[in-house]
Amino acid sequence: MFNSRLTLSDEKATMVLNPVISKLAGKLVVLASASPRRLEILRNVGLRFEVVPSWFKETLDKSLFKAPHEYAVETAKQKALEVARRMPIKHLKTPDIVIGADTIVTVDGMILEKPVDKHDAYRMLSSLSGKEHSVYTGVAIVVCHEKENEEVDYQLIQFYEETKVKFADLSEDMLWEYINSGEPMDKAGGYGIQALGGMLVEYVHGDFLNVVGFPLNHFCKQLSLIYNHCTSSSDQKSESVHLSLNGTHPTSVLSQPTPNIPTQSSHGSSSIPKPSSASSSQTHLTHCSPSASPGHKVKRKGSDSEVSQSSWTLVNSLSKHTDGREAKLRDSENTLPLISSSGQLIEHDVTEHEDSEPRKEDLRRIGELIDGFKASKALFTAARLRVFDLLHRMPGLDAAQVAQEVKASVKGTECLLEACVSLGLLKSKERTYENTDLATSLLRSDACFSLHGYIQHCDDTLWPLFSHLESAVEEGHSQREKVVSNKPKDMLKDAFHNSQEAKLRFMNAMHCVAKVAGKSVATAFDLSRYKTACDLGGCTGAMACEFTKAHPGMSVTVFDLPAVAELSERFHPLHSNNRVSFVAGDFFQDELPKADLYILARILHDLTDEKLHILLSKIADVCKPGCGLLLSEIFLDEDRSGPSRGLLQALSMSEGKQRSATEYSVLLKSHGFITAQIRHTDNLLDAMFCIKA
Ligand SMILES: C[S@@+](CC[C@H](N)C(=O)[O-])C[C@H]1O[C@@H](n2cnc3c(N)ncnc32)[C@H](O)[C@@H]1O
Repeated sequence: MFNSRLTLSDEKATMVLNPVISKLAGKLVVLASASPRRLEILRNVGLRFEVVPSWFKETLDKSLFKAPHEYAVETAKQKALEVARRMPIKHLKTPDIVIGADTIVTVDGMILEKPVDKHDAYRMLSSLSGKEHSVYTGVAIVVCHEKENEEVDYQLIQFYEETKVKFADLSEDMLWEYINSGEPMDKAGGYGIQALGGMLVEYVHGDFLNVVGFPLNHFCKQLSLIYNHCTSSSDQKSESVHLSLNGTHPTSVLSQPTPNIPTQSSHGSSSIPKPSSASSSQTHLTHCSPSASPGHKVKRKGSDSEVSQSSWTLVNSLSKHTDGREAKLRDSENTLPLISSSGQLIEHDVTEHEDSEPRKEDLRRIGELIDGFKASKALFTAARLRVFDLLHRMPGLDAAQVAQEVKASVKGTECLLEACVSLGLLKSKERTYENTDLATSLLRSDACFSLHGYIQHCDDTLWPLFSHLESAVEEGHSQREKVVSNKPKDMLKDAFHNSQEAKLRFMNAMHCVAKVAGKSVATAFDLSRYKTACDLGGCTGAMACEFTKAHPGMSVTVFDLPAVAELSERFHPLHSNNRVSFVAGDFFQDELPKADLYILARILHDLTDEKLHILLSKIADVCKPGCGLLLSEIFLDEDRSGPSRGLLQALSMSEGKQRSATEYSVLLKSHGFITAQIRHTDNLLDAMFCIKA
């Protein structure tokens, strides 16, 4: 979560190896790809970056491209540009650099991408058997410069790398065994050279990492060209073409002093250099630089004002075809600037977001975000003063009467009550107040589905943590030690190092959420075959109770730390149930109770991968084949763009991390648990049901 700025994990070592990487320190570097292999390659060299998978649909018409690498480069470019364009609008931040990449495999004139199913994988792999093929990765680096007037200059550097790979003759058995391993499915050409697929390969000519998914060496050279004032790229066998938006001349004038995009001698030609078939690792480079003619203005669609052309100068030789066709490279969802075959700007409505009158819904949204903290604190204060309890008992009080009851000033109370009305928490009639339905069902402290305890926890613990958010982001760790008197490291345990009152408050917070979300989780799957369950870290037993209600034949053992188990009695009257029992223990150290279904609700997100593996392997050890594992967490969207609830929670976590359903699935699979079903419940927690293989 704190990885969004590029820093060096081992600054010294990395600087020695690649001085250019240090130039990126402090910059917001974004990888427009979710490929775990690309992530790993870049992380391994010490880069820290944010991953924002592109929404660009990879549906470009391959027949429009003269050579396969053009297709890969164009796809990489569109991926990177889509993210560069979306981030300032959707994420409200402008990246410094966006990296897009696309890997394809070509054999016998065919482009092979990722197989859609096993038969497709078979088709691909059998076409590769016994032959040499090429792997191309197209890479696009979009460098964004935010100018003083908040316009953004975009510079595009794109290149590709080719590696030749020869497969051994593959027997049918071998092919199917490999396909049935599941490995081919998310990989270009249907194989992963870094894993089982490596066994199919006779030789590799060229950059191995290019086959894995990212040509690291070529990428570093490009970075060095951008940031290190290199004047020559004579080692590049490519011909560089510069086109300006108005189709006139290539430019050597940079509108921004940094980074230094080297300009090469330009031919103003649109011909595309053909890769030499003799070379196993071709490198081709196209640079662009902004502001072909500094005074040139482009009129924005739907507006009278003009913007400087340099704000969206894109130069792209590879999208321009020699036969005069216009490159049909625009995804229908994108409104990216495109260049016609004559070099004219075809469409340019991205700038509408830059200068025109702000849209009402944008202003409303920003207003809500800016005021969000005030609304939260008004709710917390009214809950703390027990305003909702009071108005439940005595509806129709005026501000002075409420003030007297809650022992507060009349003026302050009146402001608070009015604010609560505006937030839909209270209703007012002739200057008297009563609860809305929402307050009655969720905010009263004695309501069946009360969130009062959780609100208190937010006010006492999370609010102070968030007031240190800037330091947390700067330093890369939670500021928990600043807001609790002792200095515990473990978020799960720190509440228990404090007073009994603090422990109970924490348990009450967990209890509230478990009661509200428990039924949705307990009824998400057919669990009728399971008679005994164990809720690991089950706290007050509220979730366990929901499971027994939903499954009449089931009994549940709640396993939690002794300090929690001993206090859980306090909550028993609320969920008294003789099918729920408590066992005290530490799930990292003690033997786990036997059961045929294990429940892990809101446990794994708080654990680092290392601790998570320790816990999962302990569970796997006691699980027989067919045993169930029910995981309940907030599942992040696969592209990590939401839900905000999960991502905002991550900002105050001390260790652990929020994960997507797929990430959890992969972790569980490594311990033999196969994901059977996933439910996004529309309640506070999602759920995943796995079975021990
Ligand atoms: C975030 S709460 C979740 C509670 C409950 N599962 C729910 O969803 O409502 C985490 C729980 O894990 C328990 N816990 C933390 N570390 C533990 C450990 N090492 N062994 C057993 N329980 C632990 C805590 O006491 C706490 O009750």
